[in-house]
Amino acid sequence: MCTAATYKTKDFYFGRTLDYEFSYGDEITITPRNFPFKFRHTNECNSHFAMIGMAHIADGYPLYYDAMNEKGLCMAGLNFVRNAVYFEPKNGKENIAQFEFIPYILSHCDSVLQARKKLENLNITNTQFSDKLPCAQLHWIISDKDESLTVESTIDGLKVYDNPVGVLTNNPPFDIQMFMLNNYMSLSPKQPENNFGKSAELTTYSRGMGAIGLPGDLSSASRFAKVAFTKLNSVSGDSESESVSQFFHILGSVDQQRGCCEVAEGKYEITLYTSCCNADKGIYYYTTYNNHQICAVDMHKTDLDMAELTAYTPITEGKVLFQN
Ligand SMILES: C[C@H](CCC(=O)NCCS(=O)(=O)O)[C@H]1CC[C@H]2[C@@H]3CC[C@@H]4C[C@H](O)CC[C@]4(C)[C@H]3C[C@H](O)[C@]12C
Repeated sequence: MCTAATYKTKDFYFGRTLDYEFSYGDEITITPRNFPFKFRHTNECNSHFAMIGMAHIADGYPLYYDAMNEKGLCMAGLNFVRNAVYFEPKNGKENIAQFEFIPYILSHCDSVLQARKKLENLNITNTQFSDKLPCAQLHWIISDKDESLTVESTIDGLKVYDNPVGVLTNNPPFDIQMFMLNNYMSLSPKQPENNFGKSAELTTYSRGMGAIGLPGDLSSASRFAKVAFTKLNSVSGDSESESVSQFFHILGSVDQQRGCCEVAEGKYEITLYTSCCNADKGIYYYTTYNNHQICAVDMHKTDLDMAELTAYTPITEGKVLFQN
């Protein structure tokens, strides 16, 4: 499972958890403006917006899981198993292979508005990156400081939804996730009133009772409701450290601990990493399962006019800061 969320204070923040039982080997990867993108079915692009994000680099190509560009446009791919359908290239369409979708949108678009235009004529194709890497079944969230979209390629074609809550998890399809939020409309960060029935004398015996009924399990639908509630009610200072700290708490609300989600005999899905992009400053923050220290890579500290990728191996070991 995975969860993505947005958050706005003075700056705009975007990130995701990546939950899985193994890592593909990923690196924080900066693609500078002159890295040649040779798209499989459409014109190559040798000069474009620079981007930074988590990617598996294969044959020198950045296979991004989540990234932002220098204009503050952000995007993440999350599993959408059994619902994602990609097509053969179609005449008259802009044909983009599934693994090219993030690089293509972030290369060309400076906002969700521009991405929306590109999506009007786009066809996500089932072209594999290689024999070894078959298509992942994904759906995507595309966000900037003003709005978010969800993009789903299904048997019915490409669907583009406004995403007013700025969160995404996995199945079911996005419109159903949004509908199910109706079930939680009476939840509140405030203590509840007794609306139960006339003769029942009920009291609030604990703090935090306004959100009783908010699910806490790890299913995708439950994480959607949990993270949406957490994000929509989030309060923090607007400094960089307070905002980043709060952002990791929002995604921390749907963190997966080893042991709680068994996917095969003795195999557990865990939150391999959590990311937080400051989309205004071009800083990619992250933590990993065993490293709770927030680490960061700043895209503007590299030369963005180069043609070669820069990649940083995630720091996966945490240190305890002894005070005595
Ligand atoms: C496994 C991850 C989703 C985690 C998740 O959601 N787990 C819950 C399972 S479930 O929802 O409960 O069933 C996804 C998210 C992004 C993916 C990469 C995208 C680029 C590239 C695309 C190529 O085509 C194939 C290789 C490739 C490197 C992909 C590998 C893998 O697929 C990645 C990491």
